Amino acid sequence: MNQQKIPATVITGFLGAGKTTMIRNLLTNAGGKKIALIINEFGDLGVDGEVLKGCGAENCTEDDIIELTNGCICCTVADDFIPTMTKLLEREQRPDHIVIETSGLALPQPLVAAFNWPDIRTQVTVDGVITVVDSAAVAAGRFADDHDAVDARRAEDESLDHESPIEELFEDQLTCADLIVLNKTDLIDVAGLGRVRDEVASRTVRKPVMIEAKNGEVPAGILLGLGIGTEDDIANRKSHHELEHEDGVPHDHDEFDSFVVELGAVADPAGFVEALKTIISTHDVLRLKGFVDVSGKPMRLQLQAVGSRIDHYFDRAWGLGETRATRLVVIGLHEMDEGAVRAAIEALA
Ligand SMILES: Nc1nc2c(ncn2[C@@H]2O[C@H](COP(=O)(O)OP(=O)(O)OP(=O)(O)O)[C@@H](O)[C@H]2O)c(=O)[nH]1
Repeated sequence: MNQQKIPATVITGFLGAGKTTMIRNLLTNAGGKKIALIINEFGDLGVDGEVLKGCGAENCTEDDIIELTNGCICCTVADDFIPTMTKLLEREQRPDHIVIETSGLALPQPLVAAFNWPDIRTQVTVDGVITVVDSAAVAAGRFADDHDAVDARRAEDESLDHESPIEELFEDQLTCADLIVLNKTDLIDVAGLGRVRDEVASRTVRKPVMIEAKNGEVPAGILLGLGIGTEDDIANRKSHHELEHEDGVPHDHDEFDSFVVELGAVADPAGFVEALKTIISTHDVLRLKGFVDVSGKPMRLQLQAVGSRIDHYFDRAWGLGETRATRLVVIGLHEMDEGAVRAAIEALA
């Protein structure tokens, strides 16, 4: 078989950075390229898949969108990712390009390393790793730990050598990047953006190209066709975990938790959103997203919260025979009080 390798673009970035928004935009301006999309999400509610299937792009139909839902892709490479790729490559009509959206909590390194597996390596190559950054969150210091506090904790307990899990993950995703998209530029001013650039640059030694974007609007010609072959350079992009556990201790996501809250119809969506903002900031919820059944409305309300910033809009009509319900996935650090968050949200319906 003498086929050209299919390029695969890995799109990573922390929870809510704008990966799905950027991919949605990409699908609508990818020209005639037939794209297969592999989507991985943290939490048991396929919101990203729903959003992307809903965009109706002809070059990427519902059949071409594959959801990997058994946990973060970096931990399920052998069981989930490799079999999915193998099946995709056996299709009669192979895609021109594969786009993979990792969960916001995934380390891209194990995924890129999987492209060196014998069955995959001969058929696919990593075109490039693109890391999407929420510039507003960086400007607000969400990825900067309080270093004085960490130093104080370390002085008390020498075995503590970790930065915060969020900060580590942020750096690991930057370390693996071939291209960094500083997204959400509409939410900060020019001086703030300059500081974000400096902060991002200071957290990766490899210094990949950075571009700025609003709503993930980046031409397909920039995102696709980088031609890097990242799998050959994976040794230069080690994650904190790999550097600390060269002996192969498995990486996990114990620091983070997610759960789904299901409730009935909501009568006052504006009041619901305001109340959610309070719950999110009281309990340090990192990400909340899902769909809301608004009483008396034929349309479904999509709700997307990143920190306490909430976007919401009616995305489509409820289908005939579809069970109307409000379902929200909540993601936070392990310390988040699930019982209290659940009770507070359930009390709103
Ligand atoms: N103001 C603003 N909002 C944005 C921008 N890009 C994305 N968003 C919003 O940010 C929220 C999260 O965007 P997503 O594209 O779902 O982020 P994601 O990285 O796919 O999120 P996860 O998959 O949950 O990690 C949504 O409400 C988007 O509409 C931007 O450039 N500016």
